[in-house]
Amino acid sequence: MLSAYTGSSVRAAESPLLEAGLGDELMQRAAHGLAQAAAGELSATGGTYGRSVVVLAGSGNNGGDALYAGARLQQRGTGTTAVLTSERVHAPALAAFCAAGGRVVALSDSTLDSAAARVSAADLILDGILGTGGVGGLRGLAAALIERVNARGTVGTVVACDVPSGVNADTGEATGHLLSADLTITFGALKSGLLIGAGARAAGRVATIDIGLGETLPEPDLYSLEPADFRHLYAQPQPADHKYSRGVLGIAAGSAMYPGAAVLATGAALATGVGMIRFLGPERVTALINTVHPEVVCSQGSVSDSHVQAWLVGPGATEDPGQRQRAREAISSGLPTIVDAGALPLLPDTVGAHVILTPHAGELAALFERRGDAVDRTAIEADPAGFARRAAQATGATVLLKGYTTVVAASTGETFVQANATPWLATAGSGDTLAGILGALVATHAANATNNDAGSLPGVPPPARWAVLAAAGALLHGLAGRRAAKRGPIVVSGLPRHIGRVIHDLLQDPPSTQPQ
Ligand SMILES: NC(=O)C1=CN([C@@H]2O[C@H](COP(=O)(O)OP(=O)(O)OC[C@H]3O[C@@H](n4cnc5c(N)ncnc54)[C@H](O)[C@@H]3O)[C@@H](O)[C@H]2O)[C@H](O)CC1
Ligand SMILES: [K+]
Repeated sequence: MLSAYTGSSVRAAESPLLEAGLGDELMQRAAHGLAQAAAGELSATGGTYGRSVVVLAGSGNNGGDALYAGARLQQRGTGTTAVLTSERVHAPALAAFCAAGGRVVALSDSTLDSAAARVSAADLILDGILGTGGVGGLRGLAAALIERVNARGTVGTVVACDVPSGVNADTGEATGHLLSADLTITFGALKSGLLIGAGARAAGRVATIDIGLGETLPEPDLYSLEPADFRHLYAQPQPADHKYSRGVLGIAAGSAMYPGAAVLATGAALATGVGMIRFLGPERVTALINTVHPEVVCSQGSVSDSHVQAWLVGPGATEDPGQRQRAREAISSGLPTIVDAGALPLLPDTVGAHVILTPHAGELAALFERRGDAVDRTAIEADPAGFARRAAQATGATVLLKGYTTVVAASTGETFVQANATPWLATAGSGDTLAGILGALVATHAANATNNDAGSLPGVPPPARWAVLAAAGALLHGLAGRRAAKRGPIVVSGLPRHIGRVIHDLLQDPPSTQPQ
């Protein structure tokens, strides 16, 4: 599991070290890590000697890191040019850069075009315009330079220093022009803004350099599950299990208008692994489910008459009074319940953390509006973690907000962000399969909660266990999508096949613990 911290908390953790006079030492460690990583990129594409490097240096310490790293690269034989984007610059770092033989260009209206051409043609670019001290997007000459560079394109590797300049290190928000990185080298601790939103899109690969902040860091701001975590969260069938002990999931999904959503959600739940599915819906939909998924037990009955350990309600279930009634009853049943799509408007004022909402940004905006809290959809997209937390806190539910990165917020504040998906998953029916995956994980967890530790992770407080499971669902969905997309555009009805294979792979022993 990855832990990420806001830029402000990393700055706060640095401050006692700065007060102890270790500022230069920290910067040298950062520059060393950055130069090593940059040299690694150059080595992978033909070596460091004679290669052209451009350092984009802003006015603060971020520019200082990049200039010191540029000096180290120059000493290793690169031809390095620093483009100073501000009149102010970290003076000792600039002096070290010049002493190492680096060339300097001060950005001005008259040098903009030639600087942009140089950046575009460089083998490697170190982006040190703004780091955690950046407020808002790039401005002035720096913004004009990046606009020109983006118009030309870059041939070389872009390595961002701490964060891609202009990305808010706390929220991942970014306005205006950004230079997207191939690699971001971040210092002291992983920044939240690199895992989420525009920051995640711009960061490329991310590596963290330890600069010795150690125990001065506070509790993480965000968590992100890694594939290796999945096996600790998945309730594997045990020898003594039978279909009821394995987990029974009730699904009330689909309607005469949208029967397909029910097929997709049910197929994904089956593929994720569950003891039994009891499916409730109108006749037209149950007949279809019976045909496509004969192992599912179908009825047109009620929630109170169905013995299950968890519910999934809502996919494709708009404008069907019977399905709405079932959704309401499931939400108030006290059982863990995934509330998706058509069931979201039926949410009472407050619920418990065992109720997991799965809105996309538009549905979350509508949820806020129904509660008299008008929020613009674009505001939610710009700060998904902030708004997922706000929704979880307001409703008491666990909130999984779908998007380029999927955010899961526990009502107690713990927040997970998963960027495992592929844009190929942005296709109709994809959300229904995510809901099915979540339903199966939650049902098997509920059935097994007393005899294994599924749903808990070291370092994550127990109240967040529903959020952990939901994040595991997002991870699985994203990986299945990636696997499916290897063969071209995703056909969602074929996704369950990939879900099963991804689970198989994720449950294998890690190589280090396999017998020789
Ligand atoms: N503090 C340390 O010991 C270490 C810091 N490291 C690196 O330092 C940066 C943070 O440095 P800081 O000087 O605080 O901030 P920035 O470099 O991000 O720049 C602030 C600078 O820029 C001006 N500014 C703010 N917003 C804008 C804007 N939108 N457009 C233009 N200019 C802007 C502002 O006036 C300031 O002057 C951190 O990210 C690390 O890279 C190292 O980790 C070593 C230890
Ligand atoms: K930067």
